[in-house]
Amino acid sequence: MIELKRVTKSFKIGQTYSQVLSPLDLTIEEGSFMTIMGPSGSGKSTLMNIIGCLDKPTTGAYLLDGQNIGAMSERQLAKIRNEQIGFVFQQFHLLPKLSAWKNVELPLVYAGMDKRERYVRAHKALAKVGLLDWADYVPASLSGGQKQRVAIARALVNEPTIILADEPTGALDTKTSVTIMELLQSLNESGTTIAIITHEPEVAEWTNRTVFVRDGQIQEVPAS
Ligand SMILES: Nc1ncnc2c1ncn2[C@@H]1O[C@H](COP(=O)(O)OP(=O)(O)OP(=O)(O)O)[C@@H](O)[C@H]1O
Repeated sequence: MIELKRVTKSFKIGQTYSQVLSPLDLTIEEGSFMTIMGPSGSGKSTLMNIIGCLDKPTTGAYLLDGQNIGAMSERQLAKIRNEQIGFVFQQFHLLPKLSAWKNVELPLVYAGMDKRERYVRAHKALAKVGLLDWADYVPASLSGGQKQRVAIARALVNEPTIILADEPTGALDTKTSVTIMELLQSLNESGTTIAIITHEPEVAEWTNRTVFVRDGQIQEVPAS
């Protein structure tokens, strides 16, 4: 479970501090399928970076499964990111010279797993996203939707408990977006907690909960 308590985030710009997140509280239950929306510059990515242990709150507490993230070293945070969290981005962030399966195995390389096991796991993750036949192709040979599937396989390969997706359908057409949302939904149904940042109300409709970030605060959107 994710628990943010009175979390703030400020950035130093020149001699002054700019507060992006006001004291905010947010709890995300295990197994959630949720959306984070809000105007550009409202602090969504800043919030996602904190949830994803890429950055720490300036003040307040972040508890991830009861662990106090704010008190952890960079090394401990890197381990949590590698083992517990899968990241998906709008522009896929695949390495262009590596085949699909070589992209997918990367988190396992960082985790120090042996080669044979990495091969098996990467192919298993590609099978989960329906891309086993494309394992040996480089990203340039794949469509946008296929690239995002590879990125999702990479996010899954370490069997994380949480997937954080920043505009996962932002670079895709409507039909392809639907297939990506179906995939994320099925991953959620098999137990993964999923939080998605999006500007698209159609994406939010897939999920069970939507929160708005506005002026650094969280506003819950009542379920319709
Ligand atoms: N590292 C940083 N240093 C200084 N200011 C920052 C930093 N990161 C974010 N900000 C500022 O924090 C504010 C919120 O940015 P953030 O990227 O979280 O917004 P967002 O809601 O994700 O926007 P968008 O939808 O455009 O991606 C912006 O004014 C941004 O300039």
